[in-house]
Amino acid sequence: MTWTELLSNLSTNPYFGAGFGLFGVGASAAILRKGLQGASILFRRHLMITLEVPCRDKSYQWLLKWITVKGAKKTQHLSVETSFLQNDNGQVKTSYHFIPSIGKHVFRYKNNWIQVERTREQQTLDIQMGVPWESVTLTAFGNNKQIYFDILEEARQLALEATEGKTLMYTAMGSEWRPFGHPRRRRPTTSVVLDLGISEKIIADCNDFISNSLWYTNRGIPYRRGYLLYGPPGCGKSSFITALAGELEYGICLLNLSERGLTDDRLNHLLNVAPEQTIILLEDIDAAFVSRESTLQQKSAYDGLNRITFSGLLNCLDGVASTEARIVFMTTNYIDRLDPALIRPGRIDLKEYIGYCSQYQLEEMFKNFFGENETLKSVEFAQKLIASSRAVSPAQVQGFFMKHKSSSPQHVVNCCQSIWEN
Ligand SMILES: Nc1ncnc2c1ncn2[C@@H]1O[C@H](COP(=O)(O)OP(=O)(O)OP(=O)(O)O)[C@@H](O)[C@H]1O
Repeated sequence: MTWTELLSNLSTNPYFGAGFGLFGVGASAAILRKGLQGASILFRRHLMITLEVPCRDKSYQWLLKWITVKGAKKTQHLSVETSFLQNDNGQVKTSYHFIPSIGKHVFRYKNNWIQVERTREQQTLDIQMGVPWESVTLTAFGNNKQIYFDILEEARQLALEATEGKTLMYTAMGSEWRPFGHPRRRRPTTSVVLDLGISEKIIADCNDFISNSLWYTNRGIPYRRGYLLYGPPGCGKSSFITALAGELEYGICLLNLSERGLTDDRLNHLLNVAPEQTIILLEDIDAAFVSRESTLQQKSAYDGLNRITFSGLLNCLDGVASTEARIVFMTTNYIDRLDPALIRPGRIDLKEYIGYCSQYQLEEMFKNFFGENETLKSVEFAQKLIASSRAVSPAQVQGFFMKHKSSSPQHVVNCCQSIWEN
C-alpha cells in the first residue's frame, strides 16, 4: 500500500477520519493560532490533523508554490502556471511554475509524511472570481498543529522572497484585490525627475504620515492621507507614484472609477479591505463622472445598476478607516473639472502640480541619460529648449533621447529643436 493510499484510507475511515478541518485560514499566524486553539480538543482524540485552505484565502497560492518547491519531487502529477518575469535589463522572460495538480500527493516535511489533496468543485463557482471553487487540504499523522504554522510561515516567507525589491500591483476583482501582472522591479524615485523639491516634499510627507500613527489616534483623526497630482499628460504622475510606492515598500491598488459594475457599496468595501502597505491609486479621477454622463446617452442593460455616484465616492473616501496608514493618491489632467468637495482638506491633504519641464528638469534628465559629467551640455540643452518658449513634457524628452540614444550628447544638443517634430 502506498502512503497516499494509506493516508487516504485513514482519512475516510469512520474511526480515524474525523480530522480537524480549518476553514478561512488567514495569512496571519495569530488568527490561525486562535482558530486552531479553539478546535484543539477535537483533534486530540484522533490520529490525524488536517488543515483545509480554500482558494479564496491569501495563503492558497503561497501554499501551492511552497508544496511544489518542497515536495514536488514526490509527486508525478503537476499542473503548469505560466508567468512573465522581468529581469534587471527590463527584458520579460516566460517562466513556468509547476504546482500540484488536482488530486492527492504526498511529501515529507520535518520527518512527517503529509498528504496534500487539491480538490476542485465542478458544480460550484466562486461568484467573485468566476472560477471553479478549489481548496487544498493537508493531512498529517498526530496532533502537532505547530507543523501547520511552520508550513504556512515558510510558504509566506517564500512568497515574500519572490517579491523582494519589487512593487506589487493589485486590481479589484469582484469584492477582492488580486495581484495583477508580474511584480515590477522598483523604480528609483530619482529616475522620475520632477521640478526642484517636489519629489522630496511628497516623500517626506508620506514618511511623516506613516511614522505618526499615534498622533492621529490621540486626536481621533482618521489615519488616512489623500494626495492629488495634477497636470498635463506625460509629466510623470503615474511614474512618480509607482516609484514612491517602491521607496515606501508599498504595493499599489489600482482602481478605475469608470469601471462598469463598480457600485458605491463595492467601492466602499474595496477601500476598506485593501491589502496592508498599499497605496490606493485612483487615476484620471475627473473621467469617472464625465464618462458617466456621456454614457447615459447610450442606454444599456447595465444603466443605473453599476455606477458609483459622486456622493457615494465622497462617503467612501471619508469612510476609509484603518489602523494601518491608508494612503490614497488621485491623478487628473484637469483639476478645474473636479468638484471642490472632492479635493477639500481631509479628502485631499496635499495637492501638487506636476507640469511641463523646467530648466532644472531638462538638465537632470539630460545627465540621467548621457552621464553625470555632461553638465555643460545639459545646461546648453535646457537653455535652448526653454528659450523657444514651447512646453515640453518629460515623456517627450524621454522619447527624444531614446530616438538619439546612439548619438553623441553634442548632436542631441544641436538637434534639440526637433523634439517637437512627430
Ligand atoms: N518627470 C519624469 N521623469 C522621467 N521620466 C518621465 C517623467 N515624466 C514622464 N516620464 C516618462 O514618460 C512616460 C509617461 O509618464 P507617466 O505615465 O508617468 O505620465 P502621467 O503624467 O501619469 O501621464 P497621464 O496624465 O497621461 O497619465 C513614462 O515612460 C515615464 O517614464
